[in-house]
Amino acid sequence: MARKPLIAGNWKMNLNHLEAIALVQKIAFSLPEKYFEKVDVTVIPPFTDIRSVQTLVEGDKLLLTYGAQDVSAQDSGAYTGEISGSMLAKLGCTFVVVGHSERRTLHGETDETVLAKTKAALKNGLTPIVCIGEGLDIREAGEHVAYNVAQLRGSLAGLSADEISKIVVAYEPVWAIGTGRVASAADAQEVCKAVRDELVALASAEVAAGVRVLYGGSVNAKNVGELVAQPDIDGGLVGGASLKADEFATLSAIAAGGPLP
Ligand SMILES: O=C[C@H](O)COP(=O)(O)O
Repeated sequence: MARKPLIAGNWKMNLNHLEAIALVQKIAFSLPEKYFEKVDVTVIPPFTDIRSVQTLVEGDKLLLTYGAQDVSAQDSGAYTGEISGSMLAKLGCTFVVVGHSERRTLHGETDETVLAKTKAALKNGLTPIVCIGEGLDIREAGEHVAYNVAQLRGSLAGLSADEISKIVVAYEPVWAIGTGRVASAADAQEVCKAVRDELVALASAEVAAGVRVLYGGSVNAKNVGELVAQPDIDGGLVGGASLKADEFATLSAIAAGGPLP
């Protein structure tokens, strides 16, 4: 099954609402309609910028989508600081990142937390981008495939095949995030293939063939072409390079198969 590539720009804790508007405008200006037939492009701003991005995307009928960086596992109530799936859905979000390694490491999120957030996203019609990825010690010990498969299993435990068909998986080796040290295309492919094989076991071959598996970790316009050329890599979860309009537009165009904007 042909999978349309997805380029997701995770802005992390950067930009104010004016900068957000300027960035989205520049990306949209650089990527005319024809690109969106071949690649899905989404921006993932901080919560505080989502409304501004929504106004722009809806007002100008832009073809790019947007999402959020996290979601509460809870529906509503006394959860100070949390943002629910229904709140994000009402803001027009398409995607939500769950289990990013920065959430797992800095906020103690476990596979159980990630599973609960994945369910909350699905319940509200959002597409969760479920992140997994090993640290350098695991990679150097040669245990990265088993580690990622176990993290995937834990993060999707008990989901139905239909639910699994509605997720995106992002493989982000922690040692490659924000370091400029990208995984080789072959190393990234090895884990993304193992992810897809595990999706066959968790759901079915048909479902696994349709789920988009992204690579993340120092993706830029120079390396994205080789990464998305791998049979099991369907796009990128992009951090630093998503804050630069020209570079993000260029790498999205490369994922679309060109031409360069
Ligand atoms: O969510 C994005 C990833 O953490 C990758 O970040 P990066 O492209 O800055 O390495």
